[in-house]
Amino acid sequence: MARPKIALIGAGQIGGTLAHLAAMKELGDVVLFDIAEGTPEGKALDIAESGPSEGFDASLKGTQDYADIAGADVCIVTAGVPRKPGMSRDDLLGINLKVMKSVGEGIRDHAPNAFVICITNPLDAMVWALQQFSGLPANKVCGMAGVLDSARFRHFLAEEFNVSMKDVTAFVLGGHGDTMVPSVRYSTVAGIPLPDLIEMGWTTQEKMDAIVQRTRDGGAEIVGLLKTGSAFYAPATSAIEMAEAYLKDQKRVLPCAAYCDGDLGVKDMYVGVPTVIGAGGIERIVNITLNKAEQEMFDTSVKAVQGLVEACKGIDPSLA
Ligand SMILES: NC(=O)C1=CN([C@@H]2O[C@H](COP(=O)(O)OP(=O)(O)OC[C@H]3O[C@@H](n4cnc5c(N)ncnc54)[C@H](O)[C@@H]3O)[C@@H](O)[C@H]2O)C=CC1
Ligand SMILES: O=C([O-])CC(=O)C(=O)O
Repeated sequence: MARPKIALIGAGQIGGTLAHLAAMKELGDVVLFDIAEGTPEGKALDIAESGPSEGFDASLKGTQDYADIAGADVCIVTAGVPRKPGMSRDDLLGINLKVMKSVGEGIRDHAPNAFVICITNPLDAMVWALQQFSGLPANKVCGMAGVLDSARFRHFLAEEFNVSMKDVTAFVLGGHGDTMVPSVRYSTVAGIPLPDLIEMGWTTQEKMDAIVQRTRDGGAEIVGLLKTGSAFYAPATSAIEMAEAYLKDQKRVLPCAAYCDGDLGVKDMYVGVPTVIGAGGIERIVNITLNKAEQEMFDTSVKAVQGLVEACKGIDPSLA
């Protein structure tokens, strides 16, 4: 059987890391697309030349031609611009919206059967626009953010409790912005909810509040340290987890930006919710119930995403 085909639209920091991970995990053959001449070709060749030492079988190709993504099983989109210190993700909206138009049309024309994972920021509005521009079914277009934000939350919790991060589960819901909602109640250490661990004296409410805030600021913390761009190792790893769930029909329960049609009370928009990812794409949204305080935070986050979607419609009337 032929190997799956993975198209990476954008061959920058995340795109290159995605290509390396996909090859090392032998998820399939990789096509790296970018408008910057030489960048995708150079990264594809460099990674291919790591194959003999690493021992993976995967072909890698760099291109500026959308025809080369034809028949892709998965497309992961990182094309666009990252933020620099002092900027918010929302400041990228105007420039990255134009990129989503050309990428959406490229996928529509050459890889209409792909499972599409958008990473470009501001994430929830960009995945919405990408779905509109591509016209692909909503269950085949989703956004990566919740897996990354939850991984950050899990990392901070594992450090605080001095336990293996393998035993820490966490969910971050809502939009991938300052208003995201790390859910303390639905996060656990080996099944024990975090509020119980506070009661047991493993940590304090103050420390938990600080971890929640650090999770919300997780992207900005890295932007502040790197100064030239944003995080790329953990974002790429998170998207690969989602791609693998689709390619191997794993039915993973992962938080991601999915199209909600009444789910968690959200109508006709993309926002971060728990989903099941398998061979059918986004096969299901897990309609968890939120308590009053969680619902208020979630509503605030949804409203922020709604504002960005309205801004997209204002910039590009074809979206209205
Ligand atoms: N959703 C999330 O959790 C995260 C999102 N991001 C976002 O991911 C995006 C990519 O980040 P990086 O890879 O670090 O940026 P980067 O600048 O290293 O790479 C972006 C690439 O996109 C290419 N590009 C620009 N316009 C294009 C077009 N029209 N068609 C094809 N390629 C085009 C550029 O030439 C560049 O190589 C940014 O918008 C960033 O904010 C970053 C981290 C996490
Ligand atoms: O913060 C940024 O600009 C990049 C991003 O979305 C993240 O790392 O969470």
